[in-house]
Amino acid sequence: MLDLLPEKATTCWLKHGDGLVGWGEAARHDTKGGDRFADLEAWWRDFTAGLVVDDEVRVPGTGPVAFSSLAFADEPGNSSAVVPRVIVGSRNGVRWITTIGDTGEEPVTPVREPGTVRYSDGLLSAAGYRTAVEEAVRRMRAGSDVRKVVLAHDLLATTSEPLDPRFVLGNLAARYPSCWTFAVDGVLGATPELLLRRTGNEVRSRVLAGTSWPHDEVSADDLAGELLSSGKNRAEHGYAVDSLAESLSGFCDEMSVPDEPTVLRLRNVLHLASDVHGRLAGSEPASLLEMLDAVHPTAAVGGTPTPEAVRMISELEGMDRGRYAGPVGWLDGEGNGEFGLALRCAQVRDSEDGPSQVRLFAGCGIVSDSDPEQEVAEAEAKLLPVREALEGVQ
Ligand SMILES: C=C(O[C@@H]1C=C(C(=O)O)C=C[C@H]1O)C(=O)O
Repeated sequence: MLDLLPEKATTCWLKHGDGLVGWGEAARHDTKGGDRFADLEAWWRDFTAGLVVDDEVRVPGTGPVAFSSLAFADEPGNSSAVVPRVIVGSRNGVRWITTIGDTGEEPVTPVREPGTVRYSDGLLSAAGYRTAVEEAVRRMRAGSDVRKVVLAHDLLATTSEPLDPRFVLGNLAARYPSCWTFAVDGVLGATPELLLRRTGNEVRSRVLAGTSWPHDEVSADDLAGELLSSGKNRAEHGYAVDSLAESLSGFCDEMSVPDEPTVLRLRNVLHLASDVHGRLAGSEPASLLEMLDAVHPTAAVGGTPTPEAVRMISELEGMDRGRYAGPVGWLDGEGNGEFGLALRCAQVRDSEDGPSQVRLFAGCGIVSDSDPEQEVAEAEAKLLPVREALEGVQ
């Protein structure tokens, strides 16, 4: 789909070919800090209240849509929402185009390749990451209150030619069709983890935690079996599900949380997965941004207990995560929307011509019996989707 759209079609949310692609900027809002969710909410209400909307399709994602990417942390980090001038949507065989104001014409140009890709250490190298994991394990074994902490590191990629995001997005969508391929305000990736989807008064989440990856020619079935019976991975998963379910339950009058996780198989990794479903309570249920504010960060990207884990992350990583591991997605004027966690992703530094610089991130949940070497290998496996998409691996 992307290669049939203009070069400026760099805003998207796609899974199995369905979703939204946008370009141009009819409006944007930048914010930061602990009130970023509430601030975006107030701006979006205000913005949509002033619009005259002619919507003939009326399904989630028609009418005005804001794409948003929020910082992981309260401090530092910038968050933003962008309303494209043109949005092409597709949902269960229904297709539509939404335009806001004067749209102009964007020529469709062929997708450009990024040339050769060179890698260098980011702010936290793989060796530094290993040290951070060792320290987290040491503290947990010495009786820290933190029972799980998600630590990450970054990697810099430099492309010899200016990066055409459609190249990376097209590759990610083709190779990871069961993930949500996203691009919002320079952050792009393919995430397997749905933080929250709101459709009317239904809310859903796909919680992931507990990971294995192909190695030593072990079959995919054996890897899945090992993952399901691994006490360490089940514990990591349990913390993530509990944190989401606890913070979401206050908004729901009905909720279903599976007793047992299933295994989500991707080409680079396998994850323990739990699909949580809830029905929102009351005649005027909470907004999606309000719920996101309450659930973020779950123990899939933060840890348990949350405040202590978040403090440990900033101490041991010592880098700004930016929007990595923050919520990313879209919302419409009726309150529907989908937000994933910005994982398997990269932040692109814009360049008109010449090399582009891209910052990739990956992290892992650490518990007291984590093996630092294994966690480094797991993070490398999680970096593969974006690396291979930059390199054009088919
Ligand atoms: C933190 C990441 O992934 C998260 C951590 C996981 C784990 O530790 O097993 C699994 C899926 C995600 O919830 C990442 O991809 O960077």
